[in-house]
Amino acid sequence: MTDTYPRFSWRDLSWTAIRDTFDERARLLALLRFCRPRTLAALGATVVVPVAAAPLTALFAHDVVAAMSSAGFEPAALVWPVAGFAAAMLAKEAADILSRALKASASKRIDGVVRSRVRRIALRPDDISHLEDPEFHDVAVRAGDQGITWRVRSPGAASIGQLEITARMASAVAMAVVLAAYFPVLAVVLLALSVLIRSITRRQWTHLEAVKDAATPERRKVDFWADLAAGPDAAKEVRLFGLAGWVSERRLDAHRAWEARHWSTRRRVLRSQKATFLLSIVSAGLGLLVPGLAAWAGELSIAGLSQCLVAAWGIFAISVMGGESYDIDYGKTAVTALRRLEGMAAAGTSPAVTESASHGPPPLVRFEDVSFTYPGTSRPVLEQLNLTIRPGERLAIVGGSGAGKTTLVKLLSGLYQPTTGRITADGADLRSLDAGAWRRSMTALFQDFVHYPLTARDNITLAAPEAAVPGDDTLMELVRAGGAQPVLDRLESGLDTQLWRTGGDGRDLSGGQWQKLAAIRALYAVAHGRRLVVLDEPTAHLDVKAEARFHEQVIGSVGGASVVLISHRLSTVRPADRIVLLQDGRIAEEGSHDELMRLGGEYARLFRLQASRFHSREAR
Ligand SMILES: Nc1ncnc2c1ncn2[C@@H]1O[C@H](COP(=O)(O)OP(=O)(O)OP(=O)(O)O)[C@@H](O)[C@H]1O
Repeated sequence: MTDTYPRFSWRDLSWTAIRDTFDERARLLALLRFCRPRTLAALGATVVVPVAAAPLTALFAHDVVAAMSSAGFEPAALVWPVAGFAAAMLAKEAADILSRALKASASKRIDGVVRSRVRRIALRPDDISHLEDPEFHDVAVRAGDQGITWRVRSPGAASIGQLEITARMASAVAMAVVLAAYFPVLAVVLLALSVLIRSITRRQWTHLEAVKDAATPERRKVDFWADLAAGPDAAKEVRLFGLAGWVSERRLDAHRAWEARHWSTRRRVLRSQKATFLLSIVSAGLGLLVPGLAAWAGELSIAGLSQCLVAAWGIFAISVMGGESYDIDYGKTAVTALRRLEGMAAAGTSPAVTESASHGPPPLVRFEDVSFTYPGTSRPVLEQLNLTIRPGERLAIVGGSGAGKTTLVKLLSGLYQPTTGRITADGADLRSLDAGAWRRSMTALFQDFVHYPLTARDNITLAAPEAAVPGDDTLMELVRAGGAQPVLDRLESGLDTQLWRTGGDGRDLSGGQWQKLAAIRALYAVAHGRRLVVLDEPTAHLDVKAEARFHEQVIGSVGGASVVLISHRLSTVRPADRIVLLQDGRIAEEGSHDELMRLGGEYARLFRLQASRFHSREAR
């Protein structure tokens, strides 16, 4: 990105440049189709009235002066011209006032439609790799941008701004027609100069916006530090470690870094106003001098002079860069981003669905030579992994931090696709299965599961959104089976208690209570046909005894479903049918607890280590 703003170039007047600008502007206007027809019709009327009123004011100005300067001046002769002039002015003002509310409503409507498109695009792909792609993130943020500056920077504002500038341009052309009745060449020259001044000014300030856009990564750092300072997530650590001042300084530093280039470009633009200043003087001078000298020479009546001056002023008004220009230049970035986003989404659509997942017994799942590298990284997390999950099996996956356990589960859930190799369910490649049907055949309890700000009932039943919500008795049976009765007993309104984290009338649960509730969510999913249950560190917030009970109750309640259990605590996985030890993305050891202990390898070493720590804690 260059630090100097792009100067005017004759290439800007090339056919291609003009056509591109027209295309871009037409796309902005086309967004108006998202408005309700009634709003659009009223908006159209409030735009047309001022355009028609502008030349009328020039014509009535002529008639007023003509009546006053006629030889046998009669005050009555002023009535119609003055009434016409006043009516034109009044209609224009009334339309302006009315249009403000209509424009605000139309703009909000367009923004709503665009934002819901962005959301749909973000949710459309079956996997989630695009959400971790910084480019996708930046484009999505820009497409739904609501403004970080003094103006709203949104597609709706851009579209309305384009409507305003189109109306202003039409009004300037109408004024040029009025002036052309006396001075056709002057009318064309004034119109051309005014458009040129406007386009130079626009270009200078547009570049400022491009500078700001290029600094989006810096902006993200500002947001990060601001969230850290004011948000609840880091509140405990920031206070405990006494980091408040330090965090504020980091935020300020990030803000200065983000603003630095923007401010230097802004100063440069302000120092470079000579050309537009000169052109404005020439333009205003011509508009005054040409009709003035003609009147001086007796070639133009005083009424004609009035008409020409009003018309010239009307043309000149287009050279002033109003607020709508910022709306267009800021908001069109959002529209361009939306188009890019749609392009990226189209390029990344899933392959055609050819098969449906079976809803019968648990599937036989195989990882066949699966390797996986996260997008944007170079180090493979899983390498040439071969693993079978047998129907109805309790399979435990253990391994150190970063071994790839959660990644394996994400691949199993279809949230990412293997980089090489394949995963099959009953012989069918997961890629060829209907992702929705596959997910309806499995459920997962992740370590970072979402605490939905909903009722306890909703937090359980959203695991099977396709099913009708059962009565309280059925739900409470599941709650008891999963060992969450004590959690529900403490809630004033039982299943109907609102679980808001920061809301006014709800209450929050402890980490362990949330985990118990989430376990019921998994049982509810199993009760609605899920045949493969993934439990990714589900007991991290529970003590050892509660953890043992959790497994007894939850895993004991899933019936014939297959279970994949991830845990750091090896005592937890001991009863599993098979235990797989992951190391550096590969299976290092595999077997039942007894087999692995007999093997005397890494699993046995870790198990003894954890057991000895537990016993020494118990002895204290
Ligand atoms: N979204 C991501 N983008 C890039 N790398 C990632 C991403 N998620 C995880 N990783 C990396 O992949 C590796 C495996 O992570 P994973 O979460 O699968 O490990 P894990 O075995 O579940 O660890 P833990 O027991 O600590 O939860 C780690 O090195 C991690 O940094």
